[in-house]
Amino acid sequence: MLKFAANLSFLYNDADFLDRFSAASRDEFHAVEYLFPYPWDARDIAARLNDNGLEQVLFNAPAGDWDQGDRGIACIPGRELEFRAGFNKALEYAQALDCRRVHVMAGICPPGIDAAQMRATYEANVAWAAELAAPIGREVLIEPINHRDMPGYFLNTQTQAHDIVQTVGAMNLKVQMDLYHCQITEGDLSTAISRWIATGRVGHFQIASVPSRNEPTTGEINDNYIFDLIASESQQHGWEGWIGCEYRPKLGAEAGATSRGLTWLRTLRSHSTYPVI
Ligand SMILES: O=C(O)C(=O)[C@H](O)CO
Ligand SMILES: [Mg+2]
Repeated sequence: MLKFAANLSFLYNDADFLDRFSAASRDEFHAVEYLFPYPWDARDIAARLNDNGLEQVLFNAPAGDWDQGDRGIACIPGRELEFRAGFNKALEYAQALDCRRVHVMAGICPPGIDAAQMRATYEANVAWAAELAAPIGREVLIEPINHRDMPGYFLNTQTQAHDIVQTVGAMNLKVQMDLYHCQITEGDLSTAISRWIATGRVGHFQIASVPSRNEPTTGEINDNYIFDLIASESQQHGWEGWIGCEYRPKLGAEAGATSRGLTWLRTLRSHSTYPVI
C-alpha cells in the first residue's frame, strides 16, 4: 500500500489555507501535511481535519525567523532556549491535531562556528526534543535538504542524518526522506530507498519532480518505478508511513491547478497492483 498526503503549504495555492483541507478531501486525499500551523488557532485546524475526515501526518516545529532567513535553529549554538520554546509549542499543536510527526529543521550553518560545535548543538537539541516527545507518542523527524534550494543548510545527506539518528539513539527520532532533495544531492534513489527503509528509521517520504519541483512523473525521476519500489519495500519491512506530496503544481496558483495536476495520482490509484490512498 502507498499512502499520499497533500502538502497544504505547496498545493491548492488558489485557496486560503483553511480552505485547502476541503480541497484536498475533494481530491480524495486521506491526510495532509504542511510547514507551519502556528498562524492559525489549532482548534480551527482541528475542525477542518475533522470536518473533512483527514489525518494530520506531519508539520514543522518553529524554525526561527523565516523571513529573516532562518531555516531552523536546532544546529545554532546560543539559540537552545528559543528552540525548546518552539518545540514545546509544536507538541501542543501535535496533540491538538493528533499529529504523530514533527519535523525539526536544522538551520543554515552560521559563519565562524565550527562543524563539530554545530553537530553537538544539533544532536543535543534533537535528543532533548525526542525525549520530550516520546512519552506522548510523537516522532521527531530530521530531513536532509539539498544545497541548491537551501545553500549552507546543516543537514545534507541521508548518511549524515542516519548517523545522527544512530548517535542520538532515540527510537522516535527518524529521517524525513525527501526524494526531491535526495535526487539532487545524491541520486541513486532506488538503492538509497532500499538501504534506508531497511533500517526502520525512515519516518516519512516526500516527493516532487526534479529539477522543477512540480508533479511527480514530470521530471527526471522515474516516479512510477520508485512508487513500486516503495510499495514492495514497505511490505517487506512493515513500513506503514506516508508520502508527502511536497511539490508546486505546474499550473501555479490558477484555479484548480492542483486538482488538474493530479493525473499521476489518479492513474496510480486506478492502475497499481497495490492499494493507493
Ligand atoms: O524543504 C523541504 O523539503 C521541507 O520538507 C521543509 O520542511 C520545508 O522547507
Ligand atoms: Mg521536504
